[in-house]
Amino acid sequence: MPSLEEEFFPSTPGKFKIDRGGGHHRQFHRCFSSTSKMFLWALFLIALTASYLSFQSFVDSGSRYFAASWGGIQWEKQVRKSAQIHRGGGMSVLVTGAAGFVGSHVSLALKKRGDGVVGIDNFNSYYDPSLKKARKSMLAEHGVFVVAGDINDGKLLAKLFDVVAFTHVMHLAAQAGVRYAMENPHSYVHSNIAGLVTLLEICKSANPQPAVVWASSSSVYGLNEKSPFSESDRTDQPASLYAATKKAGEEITHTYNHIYGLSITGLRFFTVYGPWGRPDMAYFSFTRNILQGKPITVYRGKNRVDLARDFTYIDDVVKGCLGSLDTSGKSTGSGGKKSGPAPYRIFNLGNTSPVTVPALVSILERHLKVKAKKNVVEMPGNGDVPFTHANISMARREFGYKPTTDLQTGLKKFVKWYLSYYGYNHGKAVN
Ligand SMILES: O=C(O)[C@H]1O[C@H](OP(=O)(O)OP(=O)(O)OC[C@H]2O[C@@H](n3ccc(=O)[nH]c3=O)[C@H](O)[C@@H]2O)[C@H](O)[C@@H](O)[C@@H]1O
Repeated sequence: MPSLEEEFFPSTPGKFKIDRGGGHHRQFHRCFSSTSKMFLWALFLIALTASYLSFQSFVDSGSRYFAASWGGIQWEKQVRKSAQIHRGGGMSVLVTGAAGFVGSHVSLALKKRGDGVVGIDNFNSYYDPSLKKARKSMLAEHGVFVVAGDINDGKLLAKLFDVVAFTHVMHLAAQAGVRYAMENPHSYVHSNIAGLVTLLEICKSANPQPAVVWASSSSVYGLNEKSPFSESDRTDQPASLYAATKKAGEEITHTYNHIYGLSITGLRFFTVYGPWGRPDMAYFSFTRNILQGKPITVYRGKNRVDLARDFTYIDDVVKGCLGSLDTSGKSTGSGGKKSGPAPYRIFNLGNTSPVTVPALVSILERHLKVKAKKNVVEMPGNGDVPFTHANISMARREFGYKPTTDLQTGLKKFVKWYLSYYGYNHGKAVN
């Protein structure tokens, strides 16, 4: 069957062959009839294009209609209920990325201590959305409502602030992952830059303005060689686009603090791990592969030096997030105008004891009682840094941050969760 293109623009030259055998009259007649044929074809093409375009706009408006899963009396009721505060002096927090790893844990902890929490998450497919949906259900059981929507949707954010006067925003929605930035750079700009600006625009216009606490990353230290990393160290040499977008976030939030008086706290997370974690991270994918008998790739640095990370357990990070919210101080602006200086803070939230990647693998092998099939390869130039190590004295001073879970203990809890959630045979080929 000829394709549509072939129908309209036949590639067989014979089909449009001009009859050279006849006289002028015949040639003129043929020419005239082919011109009128062309005219008809052109008309047909125009009609086809027009109907295609109107169909497209129908599909667009249709998808807009279907995507608008928010709004309405029932929806507003759910949002209000979820935002209700159940303790004296409590806060009402909008948590972005609430169906994510850190977001779901922070939402739950806030709710459990009596704060009001409303979540928002776009449930994208960077990793298995069913895990995000499971986190959402877990939160729903505890009375936290997670709105399905993107932080780039200013209308939705404005609506949420219309319905609830949030005192705080815990901004954890982001395109995470260091190495994926080489595959899909624009997703980092979309979420970590454009989405951040949309959110800050809404926050600065809100009345009252909320205090904003948000997730930066240890990756902003990039090629910094001074160890441990202190907040005052250089962060102008990012090694990945991911790190660059997080660093940009620190600068962008600074301008909103400076111009509009938004209270800002940026948290530099150090490789957070634990139950309900992110399947794209090494500890998670190693666990899956080890259990499935598949090989794992262990990167090694230059001169055969092992890579190391200051792996930080989720419960410690949650305490750091709550401590930051509790001490954030108030935004000073109203009606989009600053009326005095507001706090601008940045803290490391790490564990202060780096562990090498091979040591991480050994701990997993012990907990899983399975030997890993390791492929050790030199670290490709993919944005990774050789090591991370946090100095946490600032967070300790400001809100008593003190991590208490070492990697051995934290991974034990992770493995226990993993096996209860997926079972031993998850993804294994059945013979
Ligand atoms: O805290 C941070 O700043 C960052 O921590 C993690 O990034 P990363 O430390 O690279 O965490 P993993 O992807 O779990 O990698 C951990 C270590 O395992 C290594 N790795 C990773 C994957 C793999 O297949 N093999 C391997 O050896 C990496 O090179 C790295 O040294 C998160 O993915 C980032 O979103 C976060 O911002």
